[in-house]
Amino acid sequence: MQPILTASQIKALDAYTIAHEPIVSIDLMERACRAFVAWFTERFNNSFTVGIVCGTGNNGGDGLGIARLLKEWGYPVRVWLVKGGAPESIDFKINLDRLKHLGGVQIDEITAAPECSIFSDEDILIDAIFGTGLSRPVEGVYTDVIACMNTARGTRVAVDLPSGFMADEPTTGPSVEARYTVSFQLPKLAFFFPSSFQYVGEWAVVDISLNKAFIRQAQTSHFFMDRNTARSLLRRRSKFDHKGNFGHALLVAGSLGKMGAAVLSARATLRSGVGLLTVHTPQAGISIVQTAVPEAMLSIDGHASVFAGAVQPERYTTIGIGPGLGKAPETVKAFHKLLENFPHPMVIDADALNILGENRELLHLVPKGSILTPHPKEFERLVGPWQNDFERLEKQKGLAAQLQSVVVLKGAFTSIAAPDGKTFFNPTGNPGMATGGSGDVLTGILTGLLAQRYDTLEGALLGVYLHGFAGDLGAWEKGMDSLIASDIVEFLSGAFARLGG
Ligand SMILES: NC(=O)C1=CN([C@@H]2O[C@H](COP(=O)(O)OP(=O)(O)OC[C@H]3O[C@@H](n4cnc5c(N)ncnc54)[C@H](OP(=O)(O)O)[C@@H]3O)[C@@H](O)[C@H]2O)[C@@H](O)CC1
Ligand SMILES: Nc1ncnc2c1ncn2[C@@H]1O[C@H](COP(=O)(O)OP(=O)(O)O)[C@@H](O)[C@H]1O
Ligand SMILES: [K+]
Repeated sequence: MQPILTASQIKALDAYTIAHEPIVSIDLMERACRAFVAWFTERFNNSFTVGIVCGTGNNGGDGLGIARLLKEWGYPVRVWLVKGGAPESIDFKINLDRLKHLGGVQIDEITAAPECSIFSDEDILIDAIFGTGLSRPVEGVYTDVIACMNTARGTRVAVDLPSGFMADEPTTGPSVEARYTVSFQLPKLAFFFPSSFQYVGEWAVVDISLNKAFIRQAQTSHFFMDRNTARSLLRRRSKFDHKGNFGHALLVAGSLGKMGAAVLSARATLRSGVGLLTVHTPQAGISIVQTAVPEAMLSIDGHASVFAGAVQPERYTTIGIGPGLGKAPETVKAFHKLLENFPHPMVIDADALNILGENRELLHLVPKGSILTPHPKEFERLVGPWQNDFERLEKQKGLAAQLQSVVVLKGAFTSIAAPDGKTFFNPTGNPGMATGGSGDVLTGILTGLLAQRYDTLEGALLGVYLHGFAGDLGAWEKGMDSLIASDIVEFLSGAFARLGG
């Protein structure tokens, strides 16, 4: 699990590394430059012309070091120094001297709005104007240069952060819009937000050996989930285990015309190791569920087409509710009754969330330790609109605290907020999963894990990871475009097997 630190914590981390390794700061900068160049040379060969646009702080110092190293690798390199009032750092000056000493690289200064055609010969534009030192929106000549970079034909690659982009607060001013961002040591919080993609593009983190002990003990509530953590959460079965050890889950899902949602969830619950599964279905779903999921038992509703009746909650370890449920008045009443009668953690998704959004007086009935799995629209119905993704994150933490439950906000980098405010971003999954029914599969997985009495947070972290991993395995085999939700179920076995093996 990787902690996500703020820009000021990273500054302190740099300083701590310099003092305790010990290493002089120009050598640490050289390590950063080499890590960037290792990433760069793997992707772009030296037939590409490379323009490097540098500021005058340490980010600019990185840019100058990168220019020298790429020149040594035989790339045609050109450098622009943007001088708009930011102070010149010592390491910037050292790297400028080293570049001049190497020779053969044209270095031009920009002190006023340039003609944007200056960048037109460059296949690649490396952005090294500002990094984590940015403290306010850019102005003046910086704005002019950034505008030119954003309209240039070359592929933009940002060093550490796109210039103008804020790592820990909403970006309100102009920013470089990078195709790639190569960031040092740790991902920055804003990388995980949908609104940042326009600036950050695809991002990679390169290791520059900053002090690991400092990173481990840093105070943060944000973490990037990883495979080792998921692996450590997965429980192994033991020789004498029997189905009674793995819980009995109830799925309340599906309505006339949406029984497929129940089938997808049910299959995913079974593929996630549950001992027994019962599906509560309206009469319209009886033969569908019995045929499509023979391993599941049925609890049959008196209503022909929707969830309207009572279930016997005492029989079940957990309940997953929502996929394909609809919001009929009978369903609202039946859900209300279920919430009053079921004391254990539940998985609440889709229309069950929409019902909560429209009947907020029911929210206090959500059993503590439950998992809610909204996509952004469902989340907005629960908590109202937000101004920016930082506010969205705060609202997510707020809902988790209010309900003493885990809130899983779905999307790329699905975030998982715990009641204590800790929030985890998930690395697995791909845009091929943006297809109807993917979320129903997640509900099934989480229901299967809670039935096995996984701790709520651990189950949520593991389930979201496995869901995305299965989607990734499916996409590798079938391609993102043709991936469907059933494929995610199919590849769940591979995800479990690889993680457990
Ligand atoms: N040893 C290390 O520390 C390592 C650091 N590394 C690299 O250093 C980068 C951080 O460098 P940095 O701290 O020098 O800041 P940087 O982003 O270059 O900005 C320069 C100065 O601009 C100023 N400024 C801020 N906002 C402004 C604005 N809107 N308009 C105008 N000026 C503005 C602000 O000064 P201020 O005006 O606030 O006094 C700031 O100091 C980091 O991202 C990584 O690339 C790596 O090499 C690894 C080792
Ligand atoms: N671009 C993406 N990258 C990674 N995962 C994605 C992406 N788009 C969708 N997903 C995942 O697919 C699932 C979609 O869920 P949801 O929107 O509820 O779908 P549905 O309601 O059709 O079942 C979520 O788990 C989400 O994280
Ligand atoms: K930059």
